[in-house]
Amino acid sequence: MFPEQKQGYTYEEYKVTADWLRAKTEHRPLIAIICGSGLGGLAEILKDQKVFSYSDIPNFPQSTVQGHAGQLVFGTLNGKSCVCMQGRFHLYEGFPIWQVTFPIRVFQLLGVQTAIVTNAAGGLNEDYNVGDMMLIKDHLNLPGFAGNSPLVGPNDERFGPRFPCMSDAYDRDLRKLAQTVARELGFSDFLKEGVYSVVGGPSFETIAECHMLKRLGADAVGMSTVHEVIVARHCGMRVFGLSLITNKAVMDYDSKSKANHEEVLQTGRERASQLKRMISSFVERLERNNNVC
Ligand SMILES: O=P(O)(O)O[C@H]1O[C@H](CO)[C@@H](O)[C@H]1O
Ligand SMILES: Nc1nc2[nH]cnc2c(=O)[nH]1
Repeated sequence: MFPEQKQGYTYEEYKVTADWLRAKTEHRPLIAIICGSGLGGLAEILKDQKVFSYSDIPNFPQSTVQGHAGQLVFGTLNGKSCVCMQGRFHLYEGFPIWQVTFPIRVFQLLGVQTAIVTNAAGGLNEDYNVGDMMLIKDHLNLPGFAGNSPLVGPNDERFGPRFPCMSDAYDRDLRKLAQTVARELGFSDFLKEGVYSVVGGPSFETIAECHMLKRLGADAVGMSTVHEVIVARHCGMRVFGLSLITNKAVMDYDSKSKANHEEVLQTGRERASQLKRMISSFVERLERNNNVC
């Protein structure tokens, strides 16, 4: 007989982690920021920081990818209490999908109401340039089509309904706010809005796959975000998604370009200060709206 395999976390396990964090910090975050590859510097915008290494937090998975530090940073941003994940988890690291999304439900138990989810992504839309920021207006969940959804398995109604709606996953008001903020900062020239497609990775896409994704309606492609967003929406959080276009997807058989993680990290470094200004001003302008921060 095989030993019984763990299929997910229990409500009590999420609670153990949330209670542990609550006991170790006075911060009571209403906003969570998830940093994409090479975008961990975003945490630097938080004041009065309390930092936890993932390895010290009960039940927390460990980051394994370069550009994902593996720290949970609590702090305030313009007086608003936030928690920032410097490092997320991806399917290709070998985590089951319920582990990839573990922190989101912990944040919900901590009282988080708004999730700001960032990522590095390859641009499929030919109008996109390296360094563009893309407001995510919708997603294509390729692993989900194959049955790999974080909500597979028994549904815990304490978090949300069996069949959550996803047609409004990326909050329209938050996207409008981001457009206003970008205009004020003079960022409109490199601000786009589009559809993010998640794939399993870790190999980057073939040329044929890039064409397929583009035909399906994707403007950018990556290996994250969507699983977190589904869990965040399931448990009632408002979601704002932002992709940094770190590289252009290779669409042409004559091209000599090759996608690589170093270019992804380098673009993150080059756009770090604009991203910090964008997220900082965005959070500053977030209004309490129906009690949602
Ligand atoms: O989505 P994030 O975590 O930003 O990272 C993106 O960058 C990595 C590839 O360079 C992949 O992990 C892809 O998903
Ligand atoms: N799948 C995928 N993920 C990325 N992350 C950053 N760039 C890319 C890309 O081109 N493809």
